[in-house]
Amino acid sequence: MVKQTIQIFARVKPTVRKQQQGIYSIDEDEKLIPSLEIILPRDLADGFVNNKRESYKFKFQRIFDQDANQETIFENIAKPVAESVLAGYNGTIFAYGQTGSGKTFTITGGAERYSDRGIIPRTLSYIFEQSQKDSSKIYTTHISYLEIYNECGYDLLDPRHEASSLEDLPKVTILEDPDQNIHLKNLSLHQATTEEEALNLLFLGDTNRMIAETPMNQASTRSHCIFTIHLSSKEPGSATVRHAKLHLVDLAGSERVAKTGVGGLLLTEAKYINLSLHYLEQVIIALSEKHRLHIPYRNSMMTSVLRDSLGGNCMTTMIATLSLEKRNIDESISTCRFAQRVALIKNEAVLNEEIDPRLMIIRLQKEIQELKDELAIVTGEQKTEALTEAELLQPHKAVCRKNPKEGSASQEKLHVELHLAEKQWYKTMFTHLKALKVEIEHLQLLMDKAKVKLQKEFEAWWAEEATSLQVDTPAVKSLNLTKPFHQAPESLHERPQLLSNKSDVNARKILPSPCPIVYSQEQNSTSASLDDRSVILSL
Ligand SMILES: Nc1ncnc2c1ncn2[C@@H]1O[C@H](COP(=O)(O)OP(=O)(O)OP(=O)(O)O)[C@@H](O)[C@H]1O
Repeated sequence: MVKQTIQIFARVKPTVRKQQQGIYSIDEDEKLIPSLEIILPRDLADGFVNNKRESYKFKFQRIFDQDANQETIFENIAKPVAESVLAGYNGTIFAYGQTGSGKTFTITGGAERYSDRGIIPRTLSYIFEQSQKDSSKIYTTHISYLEIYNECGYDLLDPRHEASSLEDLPKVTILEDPDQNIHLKNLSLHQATTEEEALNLLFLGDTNRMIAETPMNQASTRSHCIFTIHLSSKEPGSATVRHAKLHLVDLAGSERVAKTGVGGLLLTEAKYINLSLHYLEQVIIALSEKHRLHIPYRNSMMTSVLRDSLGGNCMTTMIATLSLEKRNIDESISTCRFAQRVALIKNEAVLNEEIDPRLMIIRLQKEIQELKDELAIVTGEQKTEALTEAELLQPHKAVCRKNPKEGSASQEKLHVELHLAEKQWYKTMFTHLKALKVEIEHLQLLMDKAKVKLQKEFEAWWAEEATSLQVDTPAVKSLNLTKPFHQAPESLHERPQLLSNKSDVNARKILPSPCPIVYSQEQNSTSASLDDRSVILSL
């Protein structure tokens, strides 16, 4: 388990006008904890001497000034998170700041130059590169892309739609199971086997993103977007699978409604954005207060989805994006204050390991077969009938959690859905196991044929040896060798039989295999072990 507070970083967007300098300063040397000081411009209307505060100081893990490029941001912020995701821990990186402060530029990137690629494409590149390098594990990557707009979730990767408006996309709803785990209904998961496939998914999602123009920003995103990389890894042959999720979150602008100067539909949007960010703030405040029992995650969709990232099983990082211009001072201070609160939240990240039930069934089935074989040796009876469905599902049931007895209406609905999904899963598993069993039987048949061939070879060798050797021991008698070996047996049935009944071949009798001859110089004899009966041949 890794206990860690949420890491906070600040990124200052390059200013258009050079005269904006002098509004802030960065102190990198302050006992190794960098701080950002925002200096309030003097208002002469307040008089030359007044009690107004002149500056605010905020501490961050690291502050990236205007000249920090995308590569530096990735290397210092995203790469460590991607590394822990590859190791099996959940991770979240979210950008928070006012409209136009560079959230989308930081998370997704700019479209103009290749070097402007943001955290998402760079992280995808890194994850695919590392997983290909690591031959000790098998990695599987899935992508989902969720947009939350006016408290409704939309699947940005729905393959059936070419969205002309957001309403064309399937609505994503939240389901909560009895263990308070969040399930997102209708959010599609897409496997990406290469970096290119993953980037195509990002491109499809971005194309579907809602873009609305406001007076504040010509291409302002009015919604929250969560791009999630689901990474599973397992060692070959192992039934233990590690699942890790990496949420890369581009939140909507955090500015106050009054400042946006919009009305009508955009005002409604702004209120929703403010409301969900207000709920996010409430969750952050509740988490940063000690001994708070109730955390109001359920108040908004965004806090429900990010539940694990905030005060849960996740390594979380926040990037406060700042547009430090004179007109944005208040918003920048408010973003920094928010970050200071976020920095107090402690998360406990654990390795998300589970036993893959499918591999478990295969393993148990193999074990059952081995046990049956052993039993056949002891009892002489071979259990050949196919495993029953109940037998096949028994191991799976053992690894599945029990359902609770009762629940509310929504829980019942969830149970019905989970039950149907489980039924479908059983069906698929059963078909798969049946196919597997046919393959096992085929292999066993081949093995039996090989044994018969071996038996024949042994008999031929034995007949050859018998013609040149004199054998007269009780052991030989017990083999029913009543005729001298120099006389060839009249029929095959009179030869020593290793197969008790050849028709049993298809019933997969376990046959004793012939042992090699061991020559003993001291005893001047050759001893051959045949089954558990040994034959001493005098020379
Ligand atoms: N560090 C940066 N370097 C260069 N250009 C930047 C940087 N940050 C932002 N920009 C530019 O500023 C503009 C606004 O940035 P961006 O769209 O990322 O803001 P935002 O915070 O995501 O806004 P919104 O809340 O509306 O989504 C874009 O044209 C972007 O290219």
